[in-house]
This record gives sequence, structure tokens and C-alpha cells, in this order.
Amino acid sequence: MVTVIDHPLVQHKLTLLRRKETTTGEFRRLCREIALLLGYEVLRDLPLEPITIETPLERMQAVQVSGKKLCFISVLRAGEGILDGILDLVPSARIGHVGLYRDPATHEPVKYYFKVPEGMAERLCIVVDPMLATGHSAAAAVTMLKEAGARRLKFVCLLAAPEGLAWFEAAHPDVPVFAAAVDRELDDHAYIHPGLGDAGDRLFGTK
Ligand SMILES: O=P(O)(O)OC[C@H]1O[C@H](OP(=O)(O)OP(=O)(O)O)[C@H](O)[C@@H]1O
Ligand SMILES: O=c1cc[nH]c(=O)[nH]1
Ligand SMILES: [Mg+2]
Repeated sequence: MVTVIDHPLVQHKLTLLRRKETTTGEFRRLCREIALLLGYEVLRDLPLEPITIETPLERMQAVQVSGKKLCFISVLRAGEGILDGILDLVPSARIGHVGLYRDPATHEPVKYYFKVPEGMAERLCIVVDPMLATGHSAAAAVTMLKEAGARRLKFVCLLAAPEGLAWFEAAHPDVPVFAAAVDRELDDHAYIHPGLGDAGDRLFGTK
């Protein structure tokens, strides 16, 4: 199931992000800002528990987020562009990394790194990667996380392609996807159109 976050600020910033004139510095800043806005919606249903506190004036029953700390998972490299923004919301969250790159010929993900915190079964895992194209990287990352014990996961991206969403949902029907937009289609190189180009290269200035 995909939820498109159609907040006007998300959509305005996404337009700026897509433009080919947008510089590396601006691209990075916009990713961070959009990630914060997406994160706000994605974490809307975090459970709360009561806590008694004292204000300077009196004792009161307040609330706090309950349960073990959240875990954010960045799918390297481009996930790093989203991680910063969502961390602004929950600075104490635990962080895991899944290193994947797409083989240019087959478009299949190749794994090169995996490191996640302890206690994955008790944590809500928010997996972040700006692009869900064929959906194979997202599905592979979630498979690895489930093998590491994760039970409750959400996937957050900026752009998704319809083909990739179908693939991901078939592989992981229990994992909801949140996106800023669902674009038209993939091209022969499995790039999203109209898209924003190569997210990793635009974030890091590698092309
Ligand atoms: O849905 P898919 O077809 O699998 O494609 C999406 C993947 O491609 C991009 O990463 P890339 O392989 O370019 O690596 P990078 O983040 O290191 O640039 C993107 O960040 C996703 O991880
Ligand atoms: O359009 C795409 C597809 C995969 N990865 C990207 O960075 N962009
Ligand atoms: Mg890339």
C-alpha cells in the first residue's frame, strides 16, 4: 500500500528538487527538508504512554512516545540524503545501514554492507531511500532487515514508479510505502520518468 504525502510544501519542494538547474547544495538541502515533512506524517501513529511530570507550577499527567527506540535504516548511498531530515525529528533514534548498488547491466541490487542495531524485533524500522524504481533494492533491503529480526517496518521514498511499487508490494505486503510522488514509468535503464535523475549522483555531486 502506498501513501502519497500531498502536503503543499512537500510538492513545492519536490518540484524544485526535480529541476535540472538545482545545484548539489540545494538538492541536499531540499532532500533534508522534504524528509522532515515526510517523517512527520510517517510517524503520526507512534504510540504514546502516560508519564507524570512537574512543570514549574504543578504536577501533571503528560505523555511521551512509548516503546523501544526507533530505528532508521539508510539504504546507501542515496538514503543518507533522507536520513538527516528524519533524524532532525528524532535525534535519539538508532541507525542502521544497508549498502546496495544497482548493477548497471542487470539493474539488480548488489549488497556491499549491512549493519543494524540490536533488538530489531522490538523496534519500529523506518527504511529510507529517495528512489523506488524497479523496487528490487527496496525489497532486498527489507528482506535483509526481516532476516535480522525486524517485524514492524515502513519504507519512505521521494519518488516511486508504479512497476516498482507492484514488485515491492508482492514481496512485502506487510510493509507500507510512503512517497512524495508516484511517477509515470521506468525507461529502458530503469530510471524513473519524469523523475529527478540519479539521486545519489545529485546528492553527492558525483556526475
Ligand atoms: O528500485 P531500484 O531499481 O532497485 O532502484 C533504486 C535504487 O537505485 C538507487 O541507488 P543506486 O543503485 O544508484 O546506488 P547509490 O545510492 O549508491 O547511488 C536508489 O537510491 C535506490 O537504492
Ligand atoms: O530514476 C532513478 C532510478 C534509480 N535510481 C535513481 O537515482 N534514479
Ligand atoms: Mg545512484
